[in-house]
Amino acid sequence: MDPSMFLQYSPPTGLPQESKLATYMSRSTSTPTRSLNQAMSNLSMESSPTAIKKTIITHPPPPMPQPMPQPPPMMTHLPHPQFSPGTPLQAILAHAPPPQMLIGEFVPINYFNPPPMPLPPESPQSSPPNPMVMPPINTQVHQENVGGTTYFYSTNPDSMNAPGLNVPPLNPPVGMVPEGCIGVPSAYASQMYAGVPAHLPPMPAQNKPGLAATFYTPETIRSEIYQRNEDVFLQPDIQLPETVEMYAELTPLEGSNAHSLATSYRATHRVSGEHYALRRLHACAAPPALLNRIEAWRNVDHPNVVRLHHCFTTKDFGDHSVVLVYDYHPACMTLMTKYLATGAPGGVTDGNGAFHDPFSSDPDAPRPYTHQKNAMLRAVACGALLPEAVLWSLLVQLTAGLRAIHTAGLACRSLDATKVVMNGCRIRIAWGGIADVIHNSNVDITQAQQEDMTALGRLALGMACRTVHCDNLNACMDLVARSYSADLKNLILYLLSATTRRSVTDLMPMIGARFYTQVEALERRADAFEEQLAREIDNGRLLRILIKMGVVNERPDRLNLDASWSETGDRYMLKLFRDYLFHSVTADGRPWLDQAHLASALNSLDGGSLAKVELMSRDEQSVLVVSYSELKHCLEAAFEEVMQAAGAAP
Ligand SMILES: Nc1ncnc2c1ncn2[C@@H]1O[C@H](COP(=O)(O)OP(=O)(O)OP(=O)(O)O)[C@@H](O)[C@H]1O
Repeated sequence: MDPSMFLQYSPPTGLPQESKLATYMSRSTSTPTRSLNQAMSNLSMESSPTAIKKTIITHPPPPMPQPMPQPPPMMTHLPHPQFSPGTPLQAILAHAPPPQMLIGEFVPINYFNPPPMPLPPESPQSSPPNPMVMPPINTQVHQENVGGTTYFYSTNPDSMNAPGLNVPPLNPPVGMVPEGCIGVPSAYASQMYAGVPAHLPPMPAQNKPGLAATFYTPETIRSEIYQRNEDVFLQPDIQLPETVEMYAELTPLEGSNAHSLATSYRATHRVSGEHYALRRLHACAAPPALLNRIEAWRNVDHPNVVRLHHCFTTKDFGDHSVVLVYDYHPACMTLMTKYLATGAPGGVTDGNGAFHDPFSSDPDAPRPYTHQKNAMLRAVACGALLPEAVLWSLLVQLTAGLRAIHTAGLACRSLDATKVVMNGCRIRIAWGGIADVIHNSNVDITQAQQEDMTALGRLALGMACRTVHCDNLNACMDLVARSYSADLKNLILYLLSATTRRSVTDLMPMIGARFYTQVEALERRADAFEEQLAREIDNGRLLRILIKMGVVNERPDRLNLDASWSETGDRYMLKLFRDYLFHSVTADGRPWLDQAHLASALNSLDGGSLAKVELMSRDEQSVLVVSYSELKHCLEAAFEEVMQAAGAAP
């Protein structure tokens, strides 16, 4: 570049009057004394040099002993050879230029490194802590006029080597590198999108949604989670008692058909605010032996069993009710609703959408063919039967839950499609312990466990045939034999063979390698969720930065009694950066929107990158060339000021 194009730095009064940049370069009256005092009190020899910066000054040597980099030949420098890192602050101030030349008054870029201030509780969380502390940056400012536009450069040849500028140290502190890892940890690790891990399968080309969409959670996961959230916003039923013991906001659970025996509710705990599923047993006397059994159920803590918390009796419903309190799992569906009820998704439906159960004994049930076998074949042909992998997944999870219950010396005694719930891919045995409360007589647990095995066999058979009418065992087994593997058929036969003594542990060899398939599927799902979690952490980090910018940019109030606060000093630069981020236009004046650019710029800001960005004033008269690292300091300092003002006594 032609050196003659560089102009000597002149005081800010040399700027065009209309340029807002003038306020940025000169803000002696607007700089709050508090900030200056605070800065001074926090200065140390390592962090103070900017306090005495002059225009176009090479500031005191960098804290790390290393050769001083040579400034570019065309730049004018006023070095301070007499200052060394050990020079006391007073000595530096004694040599400081006249007050009007203090660059701290003109250029607050990296004026000082604000000490970590504890945020008031209501403040948004700041960025995740950097692994290294951001030191002050020695700043030199140049201005350059190109074709009538004045460019202001904050150049700093030392800064690339300044410690803590997110540049990984050559010799990282012991313990920073995880054992077994070779290489240096990136200081940007907490500021950059890591990308999709290689172990996740690549997205099919035809489904590629464009780069912007890859920053956000895919629709499949999002809708699953939103569905659960929606469930939480169900409105409580005003007909019900306002509170029942420690629970309020009782909401009848979807699908609970009012009947005289039991009702299910979702309720909110009055102290913790957490949701629970309540099962009320109407007009039920609490048996004396109840507490022992309930205590045993409370100890059953398994991912495939809905956890029972406690049980109480109440007259709040106008009768003597027993209420059992369980974990609440949002957006649950029973197996009955999901796979077997009329209109269940994937069911065999006629032109009107009615579900055809080929085994239904209901004479009025719609039958496409007179012969039941034909109906069965039609069910197969329609693809109404569940894939075998789904059945094995159900069986693996159900046997796992049942195993936990039986090992605890308990029995379900109510295992059927209405008492198994699922959300996502997870199956859970629901309402455990209800049978113990209702049938309070002493039962033979061994016998009850055998009945559980038979119930599991009937449930498996019903799911395989997509019917609740399994009375015609031969026809059902025929369908299973036609449609599924011999292993599945044998497992169902084993479960239903009431003459032999069966145990859940005996099922394991029959499940065999399908167990590994189930584990593999779960691990893949966990991988996908972890990857989404990592993305959302990044998005949360960028949201915090956006919040800070939103709080600082163009505040209309008189912050610290300064009406022009948001238009001057650091804030002016942040305003220009906001314009650069969100209001860029193409050469022909159209808004230029590029989410990748936005994310990249925000990441650079969060990471305090040394990359430079050109910020143009709105009058297009001047361009400020500034590093993200400097912008980050401006943002932190300005946000800190707003926080202080917010916390100050009126
Ligand atoms: N722990 C739970 N968390 C959230 N929802 C649940 C839970 N347990 C069951 N549910 C849901 O509650 C609804 C009602 O369950 P419930 O067992 O009362 O069904 P039901 O068909 O009315 O049975 P019943 O006739 O025995 O009352 C179902 O949609 C079920 O998915």
